[in-house]
Amino acid sequence: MEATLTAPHILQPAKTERDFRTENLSIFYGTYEAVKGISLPFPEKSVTALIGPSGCGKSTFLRSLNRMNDEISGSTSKGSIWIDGVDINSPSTDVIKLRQKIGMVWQKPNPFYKSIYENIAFGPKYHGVKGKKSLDEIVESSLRRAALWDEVKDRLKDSALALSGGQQQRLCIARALSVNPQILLLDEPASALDPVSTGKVEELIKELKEQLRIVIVTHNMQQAARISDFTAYFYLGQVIEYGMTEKVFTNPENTMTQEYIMGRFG
Ligand SMILES: Nc1ncnc2c1ncn2[C@@H]1O[C@H](COP(=O)(O)OP(=O)(O)OP(=O)(O)O)[C@@H](O)[C@H]1O
Repeated sequence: MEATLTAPHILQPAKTERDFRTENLSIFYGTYEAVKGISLPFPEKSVTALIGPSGCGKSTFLRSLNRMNDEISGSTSKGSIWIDGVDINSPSTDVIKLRQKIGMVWQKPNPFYKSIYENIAFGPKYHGVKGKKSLDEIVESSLRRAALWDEVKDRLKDSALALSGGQQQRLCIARALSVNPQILLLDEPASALDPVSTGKVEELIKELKEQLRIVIVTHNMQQAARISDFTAYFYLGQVIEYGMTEKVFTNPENTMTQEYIMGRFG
């Protein structure tokens, strides 16, 4: 498709101690630049949706926010990711602690081959929580926050793999919540789920944003419009439009954003 790219919208939000934002972030696979100098803010108590056609760098960008992309051989990055006044993209960052602060849930539910209880208790135990009472409390509160407690409270010792796909995904969200993150990164968390489970995950996201920041990659435009406060439209590794979701969806500035949202390409 013939397309004229406008200059990427480089945002320079006010810098505060509580900031979570990227600044001129580029990610490479070898010499290929998959993400090109993106500066995006992620405001508190909000959901930011990353949308755009396949291969435009959404997942790469998302994974870089808690340095998961570092695990891919040949991947390197340039630029900064600021959180609480610290650039977590620096080599000295303790990535284990970082991933406690910034949790991630993947497209396909990936519970451990363990009981429901152990799936949730694993992270807190790893980070030093001891004692059955403390762990019981964390398991219950995490499952409650993920709106799964009532469905599983009588079968905590059962294998997590016995749960339905939608329940497994909420379990994975509960697992991420168990270490009390400030930010949740969600990579198409409902794309493998039926409509009822999708609705539950969306409700959950709306509730969770009162407590933390959420960044979500989604191909589902209705979903992005329903649950997000801000939307970034990615194209060929750049953000070509960013703004309040309502504005991006009803009155986008870039014709490419409009065409994509209306399903005319991508
Ligand atoms: N592990 C990898 N090694 C090399 N190139 C990669 C790797 N992962 C992604 N890429 C390339 O980086 C670019 C961005 O991919 P990415 O998966 O981030 O896009 P995306 O927008 O999330 O796509 P989709 O919507 O299809 O999931 C693509 O050209 C892809 O081929």
